[in-house]
Amino acid sequence: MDSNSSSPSPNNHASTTKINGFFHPKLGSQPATSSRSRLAMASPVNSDPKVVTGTAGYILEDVPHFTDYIPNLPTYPNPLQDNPAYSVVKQYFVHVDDSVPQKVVVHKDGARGVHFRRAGPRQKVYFEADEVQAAIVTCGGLCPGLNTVIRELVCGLHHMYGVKRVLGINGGYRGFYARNTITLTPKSVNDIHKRGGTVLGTSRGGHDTKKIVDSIQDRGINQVYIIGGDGTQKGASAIFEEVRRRGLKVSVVGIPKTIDNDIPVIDKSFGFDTAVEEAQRAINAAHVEAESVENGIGVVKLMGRNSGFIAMYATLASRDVDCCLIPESPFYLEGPGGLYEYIEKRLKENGHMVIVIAEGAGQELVSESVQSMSKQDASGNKLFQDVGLWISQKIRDHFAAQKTLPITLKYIDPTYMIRAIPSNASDNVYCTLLAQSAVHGAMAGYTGYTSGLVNGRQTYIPFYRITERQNHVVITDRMWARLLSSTNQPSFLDSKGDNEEKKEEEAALNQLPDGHCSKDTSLANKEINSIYPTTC
Ligand SMILES: Nc1ncnc2c1ncn2[C@@H]1O[C@H](COP(=O)(O)OP(=O)(O)OP(=O)(O)O)[C@@H](O)[C@H]1O
Ligand SMILES: O=P(O)(O)OC[C@H]1O[C@](O)(CO)[C@@H](O)[C@@H]1O
Ligand SMILES: [Mg+2]
Repeated sequence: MDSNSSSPSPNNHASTTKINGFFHPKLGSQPATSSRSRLAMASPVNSDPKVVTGTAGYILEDVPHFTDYIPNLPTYPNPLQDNPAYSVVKQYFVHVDDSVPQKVVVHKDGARGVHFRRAGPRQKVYFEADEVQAAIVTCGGLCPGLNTVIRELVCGLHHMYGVKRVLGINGGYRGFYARNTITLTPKSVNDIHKRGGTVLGTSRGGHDTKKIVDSIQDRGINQVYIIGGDGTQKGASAIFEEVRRRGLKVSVVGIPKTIDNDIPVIDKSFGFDTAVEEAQRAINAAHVEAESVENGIGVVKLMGRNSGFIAMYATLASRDVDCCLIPESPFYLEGPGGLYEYIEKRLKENGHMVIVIAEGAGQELVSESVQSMSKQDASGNKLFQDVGLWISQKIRDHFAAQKTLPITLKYIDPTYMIRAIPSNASDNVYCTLLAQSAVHGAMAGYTGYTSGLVNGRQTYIPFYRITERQNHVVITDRMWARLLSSTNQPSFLDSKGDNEEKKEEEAALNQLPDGHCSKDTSLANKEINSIYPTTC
């Protein structure tokens, strides 16, 4: 159909829209400056957000496309149109104007608000199968589902688009320039989704944008799939900026990975459900131990550096938890409304109790009593003290000193066991959709985006929306209220309810119209995101 013909930008919109950003293609190609420049085709353009507005307050926060900075690129018919599995699907190709609203709860007269480009296959693609050299890298901590995403990227590229050349980058970002690559084929990845971890290996630190992009050019890579958390997505964004600065026809695609669920905008991250499910086993063990002795206390530490989602959802799912402590909700031990008082009350009422604590909770208390290490990991993330051990010891010491209530406390730390398992069935399906969407976008010439689920739909989200902040549990939101009402724990706001963060969140919430979901991420409300539409 369009083979080898020059195509218009796929981002043309109805005449009611206007482009506000400065993302206009610059015509005229740039002369090659070195052997590396064989992929270089155009002048760099600046990287302002690409925002399209329409009627009734419609805003599209669009993602970059090759045609923004490389003119006269040939396009090709999407090979999926001849694929017997897909050709029967009505409307299989996504319409150029399809977008997904960020906010699904609206007022009848309200503005249509922010939208993201809908993910999926396009009628035209910007790569021929033989031309593609794809690369996949995993960075940051482990998370259930990493191998499933790798598998589905390889299989999606191969089976949907006939792409045969896929490289695995070994050991995270530094693997681009310091390690050997791994050849990935549908056969070699066939069974990997049944295993935890990542077959590619991972690492923290080692992000050197220039060396990475040099390596991308040297290896002739033109699609890079980068799987990782908030730090990784920042790294992906830096790679994309450099790729664009050099004018390369290279798709840079992020796939959000975080067991902590701390990546904003998306409904939830893959592996999260698996983690919550696996956490039940630890909570159950803690409960069995606690109820088997007089005044038994089970303490379970779960992951969550700055965001307590795993702890919150594991608590809500279990119903055996009497107290859930997360980083977003400061707590205190002594005095009225404090933790010791609540423990005593629960033990007197019920004879046993279970406490779930996220690893990032109460760090300010820990560093008050233990000399702070204030060390960082290779990526610059602060290393925490073991709050689970600390709180267990504090509770033991308190009740030993009191002498009136002899307790037996068991501390369980299942954190790495939870992170290292393979993903469950629903996460496997989620990983498959994320990976396939990522591939469709790259083949269609989109770049500089994260593939993510928004309100149950696959979308392409510009990097800046993913990296601008972290997703946190909002303790003034309904979900945390549900948790408080299910555990009956104190809110810990009584005597120390003056914390600034809470005030800011409340102020932001007050700006929302009644009945609006706090998933709104407009600038004013950007800190009041929660993860499921059902939280509203
Ligand atoms: N601001 C940044 N710019 C460029 N690269 C970064 C940035 N922050 C982190 N990185 C790189 O991204 C990779 C992963 O970062 P990090 O260790 O913070 O994990 P993460 O992706 O946030 O995942 P996790 O959820 O496990 O913490 C590292 O190689 C790190 O060097
Ligand atoms: O010990 P590591 O591998 O650096 O990772 C620990 C951190 O990684 C995370 O699991 C996020 O990936 C955090 O919850 C945790 O603090
Ligand atoms: Mg991180």
